[in-house]
Amino acid sequence: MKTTRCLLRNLVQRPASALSMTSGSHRSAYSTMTSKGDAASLNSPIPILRTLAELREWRRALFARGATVGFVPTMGALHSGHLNLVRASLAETDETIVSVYVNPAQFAPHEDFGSYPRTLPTDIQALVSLTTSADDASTAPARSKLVSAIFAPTTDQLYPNGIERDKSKQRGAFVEVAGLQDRMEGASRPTFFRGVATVVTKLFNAVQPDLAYFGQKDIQQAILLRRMVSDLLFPHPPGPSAVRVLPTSRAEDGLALSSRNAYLTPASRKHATALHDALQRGQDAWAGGSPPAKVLETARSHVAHAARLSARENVHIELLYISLNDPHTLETIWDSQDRSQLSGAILSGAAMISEGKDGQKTRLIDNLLLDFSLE
Ligand SMILES: Nc1ncnc2c1ncn2[C@@H]1O[C@H](COP(=O)(O)OP(=O)(O)OP(=O)(O)O)[C@@H](O)[C@H]1O
Ligand SMILES: CC(C)(CO)[C@@H](O)C(=O)[O-]
Ligand code: BAL
Repeated sequence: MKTTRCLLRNLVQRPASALSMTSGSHRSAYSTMTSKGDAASLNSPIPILRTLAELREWRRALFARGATVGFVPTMGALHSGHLNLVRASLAETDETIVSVYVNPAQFAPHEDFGSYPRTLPTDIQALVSLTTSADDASTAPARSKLVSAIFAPTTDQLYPNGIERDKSKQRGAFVEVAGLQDRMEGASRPTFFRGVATVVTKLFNAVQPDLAYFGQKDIQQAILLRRMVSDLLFPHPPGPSAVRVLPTSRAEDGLALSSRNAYLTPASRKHATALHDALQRGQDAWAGGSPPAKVLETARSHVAHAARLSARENVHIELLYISLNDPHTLETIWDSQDRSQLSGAILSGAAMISEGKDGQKTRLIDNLLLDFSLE
């Protein structure tokens, strides 16, 4: 009952065309805002916006009310790392919108765009379950505790003139963040950050959030997007500090939560902590005063050691990189650099892991902050 009141309060603040039919519980409510009957078939109490027109109508009503909007961009297959970002937005803003969109432009033609997990029905349930007990009358929060909308556009909405995944065939307007996009993840995924910066620009232009939420797990993405917002004078979110970056959520054994972990077999999952373990060893070396060369060597040699052990169980680990970078500029910190000249560092890495040489490969990424914190 309480959750129903919360839902109703949330819905009646929307424009008339967005009003939803509701009945006794979250699960039986649905929204007429959803295109083409999707909401009914998805049984979603949270409006699902499929088109830019729907999103803009939703946003206009919130501007009129002076409500603040928090935005959590995702590619779906939600896990508790994503949900932490959503919780932060619910706590900090009046209305929270989550996007679920697997962006073709950030996948190179050989990458896993086709097999990327797409789980919208369970994503909706995860977002609903975040909100259940928030509407206690005695402590009724001024802010909505229900996610206000999910933006799950089709590709024609975000790329009205089409999109090629092969960069050489792409035409039209794209966003690049020079100097920050070509190292670390960018060195092993050369088209990735252009795709990310471009789609996040579109999403920011469409949603016009007051605050946006990203995860430290993808630290280069977060730092690059802060720089993009600053350089391109984005009004929404209004400056780099409005791009919030939350700590990496981990499994008990330290593995960073990631949608792609769904690809791991039980055997490869057992060995998937190799990267995080290696970064921790590098962090320990740093804390002990080691120079960059030793920090890097410590982390790299741990991955090599873990790969030898996992190979005995037919699990293959291929290290893509271990890197030390300046936390502000992302400039590479070289082996011989003098630590006293550094204002902290990011120790990051990526590896591919698979069971059997021809088994499905899972990309693992992770990072740790050395003498530096993201505010
Ligand atoms: N473990 C995590 N902790 C904190 N934030 C996370 C975590 N995993 C993802 N995020 C953040 O959630 C947002 C959406 O990420 P995305 O949907 O790509 O999920 P993902 O788990 O990173 O998937 P992928 O397997 O593609 O890397 C990003 O800002 C990302 O940094
Ligand atoms: C920011 C993002 C949603 C853009 O597609 C994606 O790169 C992600 O989920 O980290
Ligand atoms: N979270 C990063 C999205 C990607 O790897 O495509």
